[in-house]
Order: sequence, then C-alpha cells, then structure tokens
Amino acid sequence: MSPSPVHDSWLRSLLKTLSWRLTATLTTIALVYWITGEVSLAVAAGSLELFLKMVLYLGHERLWDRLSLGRVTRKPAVLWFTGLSGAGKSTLALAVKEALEQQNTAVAWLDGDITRKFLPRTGFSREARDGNVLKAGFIARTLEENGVTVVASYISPYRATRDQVRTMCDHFVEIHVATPLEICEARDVKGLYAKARAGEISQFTGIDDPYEAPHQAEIVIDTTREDVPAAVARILAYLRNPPKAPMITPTPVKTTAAALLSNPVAPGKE
Ligand SMILES: Nc1ncnc2c1ncn2[C@@H]1O[C@H](COP(=O)(O)OS(=O)(=O)O)[C@@H](OP(=O)(O)O)[C@H]1O
Ligand SMILES: Nc1ncnc2c1ncn2[C@@H]1O[C@H](COP(=O)(O)OP(=O)(O)O)[C@@H](O)[C@H]1O
Repeated sequence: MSPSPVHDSWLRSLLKTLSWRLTATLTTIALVYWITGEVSLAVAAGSLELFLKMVLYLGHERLWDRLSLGRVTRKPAVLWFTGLSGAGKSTLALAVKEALEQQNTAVAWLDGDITRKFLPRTGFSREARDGNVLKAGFIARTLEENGVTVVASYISPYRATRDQVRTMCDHFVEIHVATPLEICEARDVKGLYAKARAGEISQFTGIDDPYEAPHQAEIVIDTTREDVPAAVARILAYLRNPPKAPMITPTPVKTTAAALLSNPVAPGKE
C-alpha cells in the first residue's frame, strides 16, 4: 500500500486532543455527579481522567495517522480535453478542476493558451503543435506521478500525438469535447475563426489545418446537447467508477525529459 500524501500535523492532533478531552471530561463530571450527587467525587474522577485519557488519546491519534487502512485516496489521473478552438475545453476543464478541489483532490490545470506563453517554440505547424502537446503531456505525467490529478485543455489535433501522451501517463482519460465546427465558429470566443476565414491567420484548426477526432475517447461531450454541470457530473462519475476493462490498453512508454529534449521542434519549423 503506497503511503498516503495526506497527514495531520502534531499541532492539529494536539488541538483535537484538547477539544475532545474537554468535551469528554465535562461529560464524565456531569455523569458522576448525576449518579453519586457528590461534587468532589465528580471533579476527582474528571481530573484523573483528564490527564490519563489525554495522553492515551494523543498516542492513539498519532498511531492512526500512520495507518493508511481505510483512508480513501483517489488515484491521480490525467484528464485530457481535446477538441476544436471554442469547443468548450477550457470551460469544462476549469469546472472539473473546481469540482475536484471541492472533494479535496490535489488537481492542476494545464491549458494551451497559458502554457504557450512560457513553453518554447510553440507555433502552429504540425511539428510545433506536436512539441507543444508532448511537453504539456510530460508536465502532466510528472504531476500525475507526484499524486496530482491533471486537467489539461489542448486542441491537440493529431491522434498519434495524443496517443503518445496516453502512453506516458498511468491513468489517461481522453475527453473529446466534440462540439461541431459550425457551433465553435458561431461562438468565435476570441474572434479567431473570423480572422482565419479572412485569411489573416493560417493553419487554423478546422479551417485550414486538420483535427483528427479520437476513435476511442473515454468520454465524448457534445456541448450543444450537454450543459457544463451535466458534463462535469458525468466526468466525476467516470472517475469514481471507471470501467473495469480499460477501453484502450496502452503499452507504457516512460518518455524521459532527456528524450523530449533530444527531439525538440526544429527552430524555424513553427
Ligand atoms: N492557428 C491556430 N490554430 C489553433 N489555435 C490557434 C491558432 N492560432 C492561435 N490559436 C490559439 O491557440 C490556442 C490553441 O493552443 P493549443 O496549445 O491548445 O494548441 S495545440 O494543442 O498545440 O494544437 C487556441 O485556444 P483555444 O481556443 O482555447 O483552443 C487559440 O486561441
Ligand atoms: N455545455 C458547454 N460546455 C462548455 N462550454 C460551453 C457550453 N455551452 C456553451 N459554452 C461556451 O462555449 C465557449 C467555449 O469556450 P472555451 O471554453 O474557451 O473553449 P476552448 O477552450 O475549447 O477554446 C464558452 O464561451 C462557453 O461559455
């Protein structure tokens, strides 16, 4: 059994000991007085018990803190949201992150719009996107290895690259945000579809760059049919109760940082 990452500090145990002892001792004093009608006996019993049981309780509490028996810990996962620009990846990823935090799950959100600002060589050529997605995948799997569940929202348009990230992670859940192109274009959250149609930006996914939909995503969400709370509930239900046999059995490939660094996106290919 792996050690639990959640532990109580000594101070917390001590405060719990004091608060419990106060409650329990006052109860004892009241009971002894009720049974015997003698104040001095009630106070004597309470005082003896106060010190003896405080020591016993603290020892007992620290012992239980060392045991993982019966502790419910969620296995970390990488929830990979893929889909067209404007499909709803970021909206859903953030909502899932917040829902998991409510359940005291350690969770991190990786989003293309954010990580592109600090990851090197993140253009929109095929090679640059592959590099971008693999780097994000590497960060995701490193977080996962350290007990953090990851919600990642990347267009990640190429099937083979997503499958490569799958092999890097222990528990990869591919979530296809399958909003149709015409809806994404009508939303045009950032005005990028209009620019792409006007020829002001090129290599835009769904317009003049391909999006390869997953063949076997664990979860498919069409945001025209399912609102955010319903989709979040379905994702959480999947995590609570994943299918016994995984739909896809990847061959684990532990891509190392060194391997990623030795295969960078060639400068000028962005
Ligand atoms: N040419 C082109 N194609 C697609 N997207 C473009 C492009 N230029 C800029 N953007 C903006 O970049 C965001 C996509 O970044 P990603 O890191 O998710 O892309 S990828 O996975 O590497 O393909 C994407 O964000 P989302 O709309 O949140 O998906 C766009 O805002
Ligand atoms: N059911 C839904 N799920 C997610 N987003 C939705 C849904 N219905 C409407 N939207 C809207 O669609 C837009 C999706 O934008 P965003 O999450 O930034 O997409 P992406 O990250 O895929 O580019 C947001 O304005 C969001 O409010």
